[in-house]
Amino acid sequence: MEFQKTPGWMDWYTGPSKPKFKLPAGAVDAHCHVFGPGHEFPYAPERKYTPCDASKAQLYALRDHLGFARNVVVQATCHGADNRAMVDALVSSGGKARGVATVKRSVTDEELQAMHDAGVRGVRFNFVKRLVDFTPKDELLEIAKRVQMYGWHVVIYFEAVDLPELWDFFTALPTNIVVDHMGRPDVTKPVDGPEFELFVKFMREHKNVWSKVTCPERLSVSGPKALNGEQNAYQDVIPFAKRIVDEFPDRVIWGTDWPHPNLKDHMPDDGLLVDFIPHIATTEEQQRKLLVDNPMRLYWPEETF
Ligand SMILES: O=C(O)/C=C(\C=C(/O)C(=O)O)C(=O)O
Repeated sequence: MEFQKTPGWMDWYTGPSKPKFKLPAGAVDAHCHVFGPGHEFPYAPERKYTPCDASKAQLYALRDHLGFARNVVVQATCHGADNRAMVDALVSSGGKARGVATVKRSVTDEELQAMHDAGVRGVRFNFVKRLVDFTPKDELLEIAKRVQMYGWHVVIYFEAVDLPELWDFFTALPTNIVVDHMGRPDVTKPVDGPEFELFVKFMREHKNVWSKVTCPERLSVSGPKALNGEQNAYQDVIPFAKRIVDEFPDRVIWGTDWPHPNLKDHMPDDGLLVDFIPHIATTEEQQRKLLVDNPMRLYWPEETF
């Protein structure tokens, strides 16, 4: 079955540079996806976009090129609740990949157990309206209570403006919570302004809340260009991500977000994204926690002590 990419789709960057920043041994790319390939793993009928294919082999080649040791493969919305492509990537990784699935309340205990056996360790609740249709909160809470039995956590993806309305639901979740991309702050607003202060309050008051300090390429208005040494790539995102790393060094993780769905104005060189890390995690200890200790505790707890 042939799938036509969404008009204007930007394919992932084919010639990533070697990062200048040397990742610590055992580093985990804790947020990435696989897309299809569509002829083997068809895209979901309910999807809001149709991507290019982006295979497990290409993901793992990028892992090795950048210097990561492991991946956390997050179910992409273009596959809906059909987790086969993501699970196939986990099973093919030789134990080097864990996953985050999307499930409906109709998922059976046998299906959850099979996903757990394959390496799934979380479910994703997506509230970004351009990506998914609404799911009733009672269904999501029921799913969270069921997956708690497997020790899984809940990954949440939302827009910062929606946090006030979602606050009560999020703070009632019984599991660990991992926030995608810091809850997508508007980086044109002050880092100590009311919008981001609410997100910091969310993490400060709820010790079960973690954040991915990821996707400067999605959040930045200043863009990818470092202007004659006076400005770093994605300069305007640095204060937000650095604040979260500085205040919550034990509850942050990082990922490439390869193959970068739905970007409109540029496609980042993944090697340069890795070089962004030392600007937000400025000490070796912060870098080790962000890239190794924290993702290992969350996704490979049996290997940590
Ligand atoms: O890849 C991301 O984390 C961000 C996006 C897409 C998805 O997460 C997805 O489709 O599952 C987005 O902002 O479009």
